[in-house]
Amino acid sequence: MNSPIAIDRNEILKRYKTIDKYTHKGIQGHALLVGGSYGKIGAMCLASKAALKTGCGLVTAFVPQCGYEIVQISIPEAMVVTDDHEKYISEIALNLDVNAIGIGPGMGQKMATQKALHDFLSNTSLPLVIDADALNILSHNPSWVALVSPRTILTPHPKELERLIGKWYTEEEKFGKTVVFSLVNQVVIVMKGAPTYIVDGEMIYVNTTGNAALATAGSGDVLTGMITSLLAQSYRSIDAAILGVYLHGLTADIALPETGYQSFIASDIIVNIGKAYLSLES
Ligand SMILES: NC(=O)C1=CN([C@@H]2O[C@H](COP(=O)(O)OP(=O)(O)OC[C@H]3O[C@@H](n4cnc5c(N)ncnc54)[C@H](O)[C@@H]3O)[C@@H](O)[C@H]2O)[C@@H](O)CC1
Ligand SMILES: Nc1ncnc2c1ncn2[C@@H]1O[C@H](COP(=O)(O)OP(=O)(O)O)[C@@H](O)[C@H]1O
Ligand SMILES: [Mg+2]
Repeated sequence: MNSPIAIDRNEILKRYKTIDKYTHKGIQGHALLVGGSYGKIGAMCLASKAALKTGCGLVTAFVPQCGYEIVQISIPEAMVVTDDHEKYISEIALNLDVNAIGIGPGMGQKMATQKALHDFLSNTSLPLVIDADALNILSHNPSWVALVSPRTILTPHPKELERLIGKWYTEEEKFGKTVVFSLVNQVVIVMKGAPTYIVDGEMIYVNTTGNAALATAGSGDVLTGMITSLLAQSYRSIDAAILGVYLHGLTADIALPETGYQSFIASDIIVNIGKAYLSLES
């Protein structure tokens, strides 16, 4: 295994793009977030708001009908399109011009949702982030991984990774299996944890930001929104993954003196994205 490259400020400044003075929302990128189910619409609110706060020009959330008012009221800046089903996603049918898609937060794994994911993957080649229940559905249906377009980003936490690649008994075996999965399927894998590693074939990166405050509900949903936003802003997959993970961790480092570990919640990540960006400019 190659020794990992540390994702530090220097690595970030090689990739970070400042905002063009003459940009506008029409060219700043349109991110689509797909997910949510009854009782887990909050995951989509977090991902959608995080996408907006990471800088894309437009965000649309695709949720089951029960999520319509929740998302519209909690994030007025986001647009909402609903599935035909009340409580879960049953068909991802939408006719929108978007630049990147993040799928999975709070989505559940109903059979109809599984079929919807299959049909969606068969029909999209847009830059994509696959997280949470969308990863779990792939683990249940391993042959569907072949439908995933090259350069797609997968963001498993350790349990999701295990469901995807199988059990490992040593760290070396874990990385070996993840590298093979990345090479065979041509995907970028964000191995979330403490620390987070990013695997792009044989290239392995290790993040240097973040702390235990991030061990809180929804922090991964926020990361999905952030990386999807960066993809929508035309960052390459590997750069979106690296920059997203770094900024996400940095928010917790910035907030910690005020919140402590215990009271930090996923919404505090979103609140501090601005300060994380500003620290790159100074
Ligand atoms: N407010 C909301 O609507 C929320 C919705 N969520 C959604 O709930 C669904 C289920 O996600 P979960 O991740 O909770 O369920 P999972 O069953 O995928 O994962 C939970 C289990 O994974 C293991 N695990 C997680 N992180 C680990 C780590 N760093 N090290 C070792 N083991 C670890 C633990 O054993 C834990 O019990 C997803 O769709 C997710 O997006 C969650 O993100 C929580 C917040
Ligand atoms: N102890 C920790 N130190 C640093 N980062 C952590 C720690 N615990 C969790 N994280 C980060 O928080 C996020 C958790 O993601 P995930 O488990 O998908 O949360 P959720 O599904 O609740 O949104 C990941 O980015 C992970 O790296
Ligand atoms: Mg998660």
